[in-house]
Amino acid sequence: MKALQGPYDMYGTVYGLSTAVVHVAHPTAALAILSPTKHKKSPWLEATGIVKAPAYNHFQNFCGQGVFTADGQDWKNKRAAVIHALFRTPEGNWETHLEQQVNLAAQTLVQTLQQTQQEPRNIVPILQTATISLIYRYITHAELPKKQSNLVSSYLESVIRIRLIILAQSRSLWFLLPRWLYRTCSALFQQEEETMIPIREFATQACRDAQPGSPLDALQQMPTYQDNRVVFSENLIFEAITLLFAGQDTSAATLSWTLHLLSLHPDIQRTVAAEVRAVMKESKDVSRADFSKMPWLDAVFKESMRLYPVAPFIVRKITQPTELPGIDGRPSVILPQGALACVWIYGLHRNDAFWDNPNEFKPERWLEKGHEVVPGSYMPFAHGPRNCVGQPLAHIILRIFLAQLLNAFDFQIPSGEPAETKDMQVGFTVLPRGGVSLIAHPRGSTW
Ligand code: HEM
Repeated sequence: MKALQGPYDMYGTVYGLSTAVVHVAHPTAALAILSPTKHKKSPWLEATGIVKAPAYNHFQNFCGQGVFTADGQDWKNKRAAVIHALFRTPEGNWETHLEQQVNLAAQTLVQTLQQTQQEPRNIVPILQTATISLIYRYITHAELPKKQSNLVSSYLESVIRIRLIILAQSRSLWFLLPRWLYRTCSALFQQEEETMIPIREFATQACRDAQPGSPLDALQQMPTYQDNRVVFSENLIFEAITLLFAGQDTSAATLSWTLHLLSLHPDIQRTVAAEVRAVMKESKDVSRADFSKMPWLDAVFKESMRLYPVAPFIVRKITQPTELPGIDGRPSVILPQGALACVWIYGLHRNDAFWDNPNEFKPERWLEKGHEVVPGSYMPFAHGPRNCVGQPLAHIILRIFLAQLLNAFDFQIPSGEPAETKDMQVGFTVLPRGGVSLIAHPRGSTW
């Protein structure tokens, strides 16, 4: 790894036989890579910021050529299809529909926690179950298959494992060799295949359950997701896998980190809880209109996603030489065509040139008068044309879940557990290592 010339904290390496990889954690460089500029040579060539191949090829056994991994015109069609499917409901407003679903899921979660109050519980799997039941219902308009509870638990266990296997593959020698060799000779591929069985079964069940008018049913009506030879096309199953994973894992991870941080900072937890409880005095449901009355809740999420963005880095291909302007009297830098650019969201969020005390949990920084975020220094949902399509969903899901939890409970670290920040278990998304053990005390109880 060698530091590249120039003012952008960049590192370059040679990966594979010939592909250069640059690593960046500077906002100017990140924006230049992620914001597309028309290709100078031909309008038919993709702009930088859009192309993921070959960096995401190791996801293909997991989510095939779904919207997350596809490129080119195929990706454009799928992204448009997914946005159309997720953000329309036959009944009208998708936001109101989602709001109701999240309140329901969060109230069920509160009941689950009430059954084991005062006992330490690992909150991570509990949140994973709650969020999968929500996402499943949102994309199918059907309940999780209750009679097949092991289908759900095997799915959750498998997605936790697949995150690690895919990352291990991308860091191994197999990543540099042709895929057919990995598929035929690697024990890791065997593990990947076994782990994929419950994931494929679960996604197929979601396709079976999808009710008329649901997002998954809307996708199934589109030619891209049809195949005359089978009931559910491979494309549809891969898209179901993509949406179930992208919606569930990210929400559960963000909520887990947030509760972990709030339990480490009881004073901040008390402030947010007081704010939430004052707003929820009038109603047991939280609405979008309530969000503007809960600035602390908003600040807590922003800060939690700054410290623990669930996707700590993303990769794009540099499709044309991309010039970064010189700054502070230092020369400009040209990112070479064909290189892969690894944008370290984690590094951007903790770069002390743009954040005071970057490693500290300080939600109040978002509330300070005159607080400004340097463009490109904060991007938990990525940036540019391949940013997160689910961001508007996540905005509602996270806020309602946390508000319902803080309205019902005070969260405490069990005695004997170290009151310190958890390490990260890094798969291609990031979870607190070893889980998060907490006691959920009913609000107002003495402890
Ligand atoms: C806390 C919640 C979430 C976070 C932090 C998050 C973050 C991200 C990030 C960083 C990316 C870019 C990944 C990359 O380029 O490698 C992404 C992409 C994506 N996200 Fe999310 N996400 C969240 C929730 C959701 C939800 C609820 C859905 C939908 C159900 C969703 C669907 C997607 C999809 C389909 C993509 C791929 C978009 C494309 O390539 O065009 N995400 N997300």
